[in-house]
Amino acid sequence: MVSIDVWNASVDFPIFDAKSRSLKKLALGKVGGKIGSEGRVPIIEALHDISLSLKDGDRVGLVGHNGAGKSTLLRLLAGIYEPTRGRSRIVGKVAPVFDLGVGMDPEISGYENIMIRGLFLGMSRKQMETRVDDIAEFTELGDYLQMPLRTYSTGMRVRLALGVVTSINPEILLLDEGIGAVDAAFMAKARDRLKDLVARSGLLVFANHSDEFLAEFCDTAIWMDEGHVKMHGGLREVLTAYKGFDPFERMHVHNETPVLSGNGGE
Ligand SMILES: Nc1ncnc2c1ncn2[C@@H]1O[C@H](COP(=O)(O)OP(=O)(O)OP(=O)(O)O)[C@@H](O)[C@H]1O
Repeated sequence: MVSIDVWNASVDFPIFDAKSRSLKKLALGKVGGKIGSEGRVPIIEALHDISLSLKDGDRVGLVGHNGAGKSTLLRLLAGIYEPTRGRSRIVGKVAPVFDLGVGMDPEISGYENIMIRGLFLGMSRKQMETRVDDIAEFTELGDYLQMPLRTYSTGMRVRLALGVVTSINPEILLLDEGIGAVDAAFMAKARDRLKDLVARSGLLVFANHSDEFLAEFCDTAIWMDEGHVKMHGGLREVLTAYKGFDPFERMHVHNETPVLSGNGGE
């Protein structure tokens, strides 16, 4: 059974090369975690006193303004960051999908990158060997798969990365924004694969600014604000409190998939 528990966890970043004059200006801004400067080294409190208990089957959207702590929380949940104070316990294999390009090598071929990226996401070589043909077909990259990755356009790289990401079997799937940033035509094709991926994941936490994406993949949400969990509850309830209106009222349902009728996201 997979689970993530976090008890009163904080994550601080000491900034050794900060300039004190510019820090004063920054402290007046609305964006980002709190900057403390009582000691000699300024400290950014990216997460403050977080307590969470997530379990198998949870589908959690992560919302909040820029710098609110979403990415830092995902890294804490992945075990990439240890809490500075407090405790965390992660049970299960984590697939952190924070940056589609991470783990890709520009000098090796598309095929080789499929293998490397799969291993990076916790798959075995054998598992990847059985998936490589399916991934290749999905990407529609044809002979390019034998060429070094540096010859690919940005969109071609995204196709390759999405092909691999959507082929894995994650126990705990942590997705950061980037995944929504592919061109619309390819996204339409990737959508079903993404849905299957989420369906076979044990636990999902998905940071995204698009209501449409959140409604499609999540049923609960966490609203981060200045490094705190401001609200944790049902998706609709949290989005309504965060946005100041109910975004679900503007959605209509297509094939059981809620779709935003206006512009998606913020
Ligand atoms: N490696 C780091 N070193 C220092 N400060 C950091 C680091 N990573 C994040 N922070 C700080 O932690 C706070 C939270 O940042 P985080 O990236 O988690 O926010 P976010 O909610 O993901 O923002 P966005 O929506 O803009 O991606 C910010 O104040 C940021 O400046």
